[in-house]
Amino acid sequence: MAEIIDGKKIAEDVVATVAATAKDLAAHGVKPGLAVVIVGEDPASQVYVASKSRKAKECGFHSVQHTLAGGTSQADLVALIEQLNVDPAIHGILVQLPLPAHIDSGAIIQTIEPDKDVDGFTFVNVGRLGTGEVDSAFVPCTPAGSMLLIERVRGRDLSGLTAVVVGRSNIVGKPMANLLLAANCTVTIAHSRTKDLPALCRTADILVAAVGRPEMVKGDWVKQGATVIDVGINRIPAPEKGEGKTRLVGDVAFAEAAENAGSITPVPGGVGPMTIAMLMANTLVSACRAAGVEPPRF
Ligand SMILES: Nc1nc2c(c(=O)[nH]1)N[C@@H](CN(C=O)c1ccc(C(=O)N[C@@H](CCC(=O)O)C(=O)O)cc1)CN2
Repeated sequence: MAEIIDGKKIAEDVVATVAATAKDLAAHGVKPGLAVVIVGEDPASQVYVASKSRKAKECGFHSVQHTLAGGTSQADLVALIEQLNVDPAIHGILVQLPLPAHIDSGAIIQTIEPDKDVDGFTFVNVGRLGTGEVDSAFVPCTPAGSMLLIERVRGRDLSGLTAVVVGRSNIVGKPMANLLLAANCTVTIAHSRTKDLPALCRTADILVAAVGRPEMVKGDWVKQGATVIDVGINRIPAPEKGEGKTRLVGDVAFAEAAENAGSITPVPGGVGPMTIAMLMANTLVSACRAAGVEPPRF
């Protein structure tokens, strides 16, 4: 039976380090500042944003939340970001995704000052990561957190190991593949057009599932002893819990996969909590850079 990788606990460790370093930064006259921007009333986004603002306060940050109406114009959103870009009290800016359909998300993201882009989505940070400048990049929080979980079970150097990342999104799949490559893994990105996906997955020492399809990765897709990182967060009907009830599942059929895996992340309690912890870590790093202080290594 696989080792269950406790993302909740590891996230708490990260947050504790962030909070302790934030306290030390006060001696340099710097308080890390995080601005979280949400547009509209998507219920899941509201939960995530509230959780980010709460965690930032727990870390001792200056935490600001901008809640904008769903009908906010692109120009007004750009104006807010430009204001935050030059606000010296703000070290990290995050625009919660998805944005309403009338807003051009790509353009909004590129408005963020790269040195405050704690989501790691701007071209500058994508480019830094893509060219192996991992230490100077802000790395997107979900892959950064997933990588930390992998390091806890496999160490920092993944030389000789084979990884398959299922999913090619800009937010998870591509940066995840770059991080694994930077750790010397041999990496394949698989997607909807990949032929014989089960066979490819069976070659992976490290298997990352980030497709957004409930329990798509089956137990017999998992190589004996592999590390399985499940990035999926899917809410599915759970009639066994009562009418209209739902439950969360990942992109991996957990019970089956755990029979073959050496280690595996659960959903909930795996990658999800790491996403918010790494946002705190990135904001702290940004504040350390502003203060000329060496940030901790997570
Ligand atoms: N600007 C961004 N937008 C979005 C990001 C992001 O990294 N930056 N990621 C996702 C959502 N997300 C954070 O924003 C996020 C998703 C899930 C969790 C989490 O802790 N999940 C829990 C389960 C929560 C539940 O019960 O629903 C878990 O997996 O244990 C945190 C953050 C999209 N948008």
